[in-house]
Amino acid sequence: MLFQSTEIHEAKEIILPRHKDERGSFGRIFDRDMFMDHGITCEFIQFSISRTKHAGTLRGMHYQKAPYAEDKLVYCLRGAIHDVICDLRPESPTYMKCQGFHLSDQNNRMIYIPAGCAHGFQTMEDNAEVLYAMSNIYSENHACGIRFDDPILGITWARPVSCISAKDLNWPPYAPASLVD
Ligand SMILES: Cc1cn([C@H]2C[C@H](O)[C@@H](COP(=O)(O)OP(=O)(O)O[C@H]3O[C@@H](C)C(=O)[C@@H](O)[C@H]3O)O2)c(=O)[nH]c1=O
Repeated sequence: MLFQSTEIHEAKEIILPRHKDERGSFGRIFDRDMFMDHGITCEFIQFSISRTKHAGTLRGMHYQKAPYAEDKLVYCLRGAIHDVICDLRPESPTYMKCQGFHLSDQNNRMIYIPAGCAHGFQTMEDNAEVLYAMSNIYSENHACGIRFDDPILGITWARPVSCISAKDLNWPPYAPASLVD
């Protein structure tokens, strides 16, 4: 497992090993001790899968407010996605910075997203499947979001958005911490 730093403080792009033979392959996607050695000390308590029918669909940008803020691992099991994280931690040296990653069922990459960052993705192929691990329980009342095209984030998406939930279209404009207080 190779843990690479990203442009977002404490977020990691993790390159997963894959042992190949004539049958196919085997590869570890989580190793508690190696994660701890690289500063990922949270306990992952929920695992979820999303399946998305069509390429161009966008989910995000999502995060949960305290006390339900969650660390996440994101791994593309099938197809390909353009994955994006945005740092919403006012105390972070990379506050308000966003970064995109290409994740696919071929490139053996997983993203670690620290609590306090927003996350979203756009599918690049039909029938994409995404596996998550979360360090906190889902709390509908603490689930928050930012519009994928909020100008304050300035995210460049890979293609036009073909499908998005009403919830994701209705997130209010994001107010940075400096404007809220
Ligand atoms: C996220 C989540 C949703 N749900 C339910 C709520 C709802 O009825 C249904 C679909 O929820 P959503 O519309 O929020 O699903 P979705 O838009 O796919 O939400 C996901 O988006 C990506 C970008 C993330 O980062 C994830 O953490 C998660 O927020 O599933 C859970 O029961 N547990 C969960 O952890």
